[in-house]
Amino acid sequence: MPAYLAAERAAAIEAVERASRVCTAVFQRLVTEETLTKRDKSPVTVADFGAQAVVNAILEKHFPDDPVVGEEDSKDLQGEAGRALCEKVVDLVNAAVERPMSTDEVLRAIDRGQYAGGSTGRHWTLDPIDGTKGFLRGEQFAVCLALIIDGKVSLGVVGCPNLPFDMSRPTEDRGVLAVAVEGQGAFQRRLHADGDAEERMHASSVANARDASFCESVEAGHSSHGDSARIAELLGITKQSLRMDSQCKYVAVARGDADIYLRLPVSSSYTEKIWDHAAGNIIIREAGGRVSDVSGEPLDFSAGRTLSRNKGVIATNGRVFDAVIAAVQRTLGDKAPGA
Ligand SMILES: Nc1ncnc2c1ncn2[C@@H]1O[C@H](COP(=O)(O)O)[C@@H](O)[C@H]1OP(=O)(O)O
Ligand SMILES: [Mg+2]
Ligand SMILES: [Mg+2]
Ligand SMILES: [Mg+2]
Repeated sequence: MPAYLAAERAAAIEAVERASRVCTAVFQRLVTEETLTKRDKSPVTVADFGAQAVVNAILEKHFPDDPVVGEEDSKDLQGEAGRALCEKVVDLVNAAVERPMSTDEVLRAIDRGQYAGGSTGRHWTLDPIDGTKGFLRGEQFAVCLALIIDGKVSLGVVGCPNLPFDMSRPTEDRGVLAVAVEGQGAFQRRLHADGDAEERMHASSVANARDASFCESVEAGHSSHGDSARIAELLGITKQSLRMDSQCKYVAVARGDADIYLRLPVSSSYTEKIWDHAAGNIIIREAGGRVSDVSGEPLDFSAGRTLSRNKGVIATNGRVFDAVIAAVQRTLGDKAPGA
């Protein structure tokens, strides 16, 4: 008998690999010195839409009844104003899929991501490019896809085209795909590898928070760096943080490159989105780690498109979880929310 969710796992890997190729192709063709100095974000926009269309088309082929909660919608590609961008996206998608897709089919594929989410049945959640700033810098970004069943994340795949397979050799062998299914463990494989070779991932065995290290956002606007410095002080952490963009941070903690990923609220109004955390969540849990919000409560993926019942995210190797939550509570408790 095939393993639980074997067909979903294979389709999700195929979808994330194809979307990762789309992103890498866009980076090579469209990101230039000029776009960077002008802070031109159009290349990442093309890649975002292209990757969402490719993943949704593959999901529809394999699981036509499954709805999708995707980050993007086709609004900006519609009408005269969107025509030039739309043409670029359609060309890009057609270079990546087996059967040619018309403009309408591409737009419809993107808009298969409009589902509202919720607590019953199956739905996928997709972040076609997570870490747009990392993508534009040629650093870390990820294509993230997860399957949620009755409000629980059951499968997650994170494609990391620029992540080294082994952090001790940071300049070689880049391109990792991390995958986890409920109850089956977390694995990494080489993105675009010929075979199906996979290596099991384990979160670190660091038991004393003093010996731990953080993995944090590059962008201070996505997680409060000031609060994390205070938390490090309380825990006696002296090791330098590993800084990177995107859900690659979850993969880094899942395989022991770092021990703690903090995403501390920067404002009381920002609500985290399910596609930013679903795949990483199961990968951490299946690697032996533990994830919660800043109160120590599990993330609730059944509330719709956002994590509206949670504030912030703390991912740890498991062993240091209680100490980290205590330090987070002390730090955030000392000030007004979002201050
Ligand atoms: N104000 C914000 N607070 C937290 N996360 C944000 C905010 N704005 C965007 N994001 C999302 O944070 C993630 C990247 O943050 P980081 O790389 O620091 O972890 C992305 O998912 C990004 O969306 P996007 O998917 O559009 O890149
Ligand atoms: Mg994102
Ligand atoms: Mg995104
Ligand atoms: Mg975005």
